[in-house]
Amino acid sequence: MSGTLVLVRHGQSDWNLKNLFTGWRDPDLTELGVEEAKRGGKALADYGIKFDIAFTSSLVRAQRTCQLVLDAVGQSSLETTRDQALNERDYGDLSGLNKDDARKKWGEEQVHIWRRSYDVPPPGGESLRDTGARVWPYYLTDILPRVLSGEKVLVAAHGNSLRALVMVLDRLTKEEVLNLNLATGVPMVYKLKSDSTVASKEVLGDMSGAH
Ligand SMILES: O=C(O)[C@@H](CO)OP(=O)(O)O
Repeated sequence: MSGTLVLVRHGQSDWNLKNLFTGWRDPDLTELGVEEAKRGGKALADYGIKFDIAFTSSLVRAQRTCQLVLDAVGQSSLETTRDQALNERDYGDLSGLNKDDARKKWGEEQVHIWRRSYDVPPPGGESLRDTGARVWPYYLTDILPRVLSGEKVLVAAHGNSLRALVMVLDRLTKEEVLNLNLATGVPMVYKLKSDSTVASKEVLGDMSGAH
């Protein structure tokens, strides 16, 4: 058995609430988002984990979530690395548009393909594969070695940067990843084997409402 990797998607952001495509734009958490991050942190505190290092993106909604989780587990000053490799997928020309308006303009099916497919990028933006092309190398060089050395590692990031990681960890196909949605503030606790495959996965909360 090797170390532990905990993935948590940031709590609800102001633009999640307003139903806007966000990507690399940088809105803060809503009050509910703060509550969700605290709840995720409480679940991890109850689980009894103490982290060795935390990783987050260059965007404030993930950074605040990371800090709220660390506060909840009593590790407010833990070493935290921020890197834009963990940022949300770049939504390109869709950034700032309302998701329902986009469905009216381009159709439900097309918008779902842009949001959840593996390799179809939104106009001017990144597909999940493009997002993975920066998330996966960063995971291999900066995150995985820490886990394999037996450490407990927190990653607080975004819906699609984490979908790219979960796709690899859970060995999902391009078709299966279409239906993968991650809930805000719900920690996923992976224990990895020394060959870097998954020994166990526990979800500390309810993923069923994710969309
Ligand atoms: O707008 C975004 O950046 C993301 C995450 O909130 O949206 P979606 O769930 O549509 O990929």
